[in-house]
This record gives sequence, structure tokens and C-alpha cells, in this order.
Amino acid sequence: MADLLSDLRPAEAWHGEGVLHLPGFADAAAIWDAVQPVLEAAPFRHLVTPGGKAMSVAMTNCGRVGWVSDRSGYRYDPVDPLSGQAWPDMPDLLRAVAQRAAAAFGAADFDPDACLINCYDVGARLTPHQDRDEQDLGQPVVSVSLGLPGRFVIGDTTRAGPKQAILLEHGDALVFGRSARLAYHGVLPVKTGTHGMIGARRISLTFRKAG
Ligand SMILES: O=C(O)CCC(=O)C(=O)O
Ligand SMILES: [Fe+2]
Repeated sequence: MADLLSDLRPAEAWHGEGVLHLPGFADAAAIWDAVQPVLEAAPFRHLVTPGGKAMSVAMTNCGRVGWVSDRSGYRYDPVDPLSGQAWPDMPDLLRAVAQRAAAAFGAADFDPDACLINCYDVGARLTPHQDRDEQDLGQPVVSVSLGLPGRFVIGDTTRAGPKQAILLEHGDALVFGRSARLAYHGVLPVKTGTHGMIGARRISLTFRKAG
């Protein structure tokens, strides 16, 4: 007998054994609600790269530690440099969706302690990089997308290697790990548009086991 939900929802897609795209995986409205108190306590801000340039993506965090960048480098820090306080706790609903996505990837023991929240205004981008500030590279990275579509590009472990683009839409989850854990990835400039719930921007929540 046909499963009604799986008929309505686009299928999950593996890109090799290291990248799993889960279209429409998350309850985006519930996630957006849960993020509001985080944004009140720790608003989006444009971090500065070690080279001194402001990033086009605005960022904040929740969880035990948060990812920060400044003139001295990149790191996970338990303190929000803007408030001088601990980052807001990771809401249970966020942790749960990240764990559910990781389980679909085969990482049932994923226990994130950091959630980096990225805000892309129209035109903002993230140039290809590796996520390598986490201690245990055996754990995957899970992202959940909200708002305008994002063209996520991911390649191999070399900066210049060929990349494929995966369109990430409102409510999609993406997991990368194993052979793709150190793959170079980024987000192309977000195209003009307005999303009914999120406005003229894309927001991604990226969950990691940092420590
Ligand atoms: O916004 C995304 O989907 C990816 C973000 C990312 O690569 C990161 O936060 O390290
Ligand atoms: Fe990344």
C-alpha cells in the first residue's frame, strides 16, 4: 500500500556515501519559533575574518559552545563575545531534529554541542571552506535550511576540486560526514526573493559536535 507522506515528499538523496540531502525533513515553522529566543539573546552579527574582512553572512550560535571568528582566528568559544555571556542553550526541538537527521545518515549517536546559525541576506555567500575546527571529525555536520533557497556546493577535500550544487529549500536537512567530512563546501550568492515566513533571506542552522 502506498505511503501517503512519502508520496508527497521528495525522496532523500545520497551524493556518495558522505552526503545525504533530506528534502522537507524538518518542521520549519516549529524550528523558526524555537530560534526566536536565541536570536533575542544572541542577535545575528557579521564576524570579521582573521584577514580583517567582515563576512557577508551574519552569524550567531546556541549550545555549549559557539563558532566565532576574529582577527586572532577561528574557534569554538563558550562565551558570546557580543554579550560576554554564555551562548543561549540549544533548544531541545533543534537538538532533536539534528539527531533525527544524523540517524538517517547512520550516525545515531550524534550529540551536538554547537549550533551555528547563518543568516544570508540576498547576495550573501559563503566561499568554499572545510569545517575543521571540531575535535572529532568522526561526527557529521547537520544543516537545516529556512527561507530563500540556497545553492549549496560541495566537492572533495581539495579547494579547487570539482563541485556539485545541491538546492537547499525551506525545511530541508543536509548531512555530511565520513568521506565528505572534510569536503570543501560553500553557498553561492543567495538570489533575490522573499519567503513568506523568513523574509528576504536564507537562514541555515548547522549542528556540530565541537568539543
Ligand atoms: O549555510 C549552509 O548551508 C552551510 C553553512 C556552512 O557551511 C557552515 O556554517 O560552515
Ligand atoms: Fe561549513
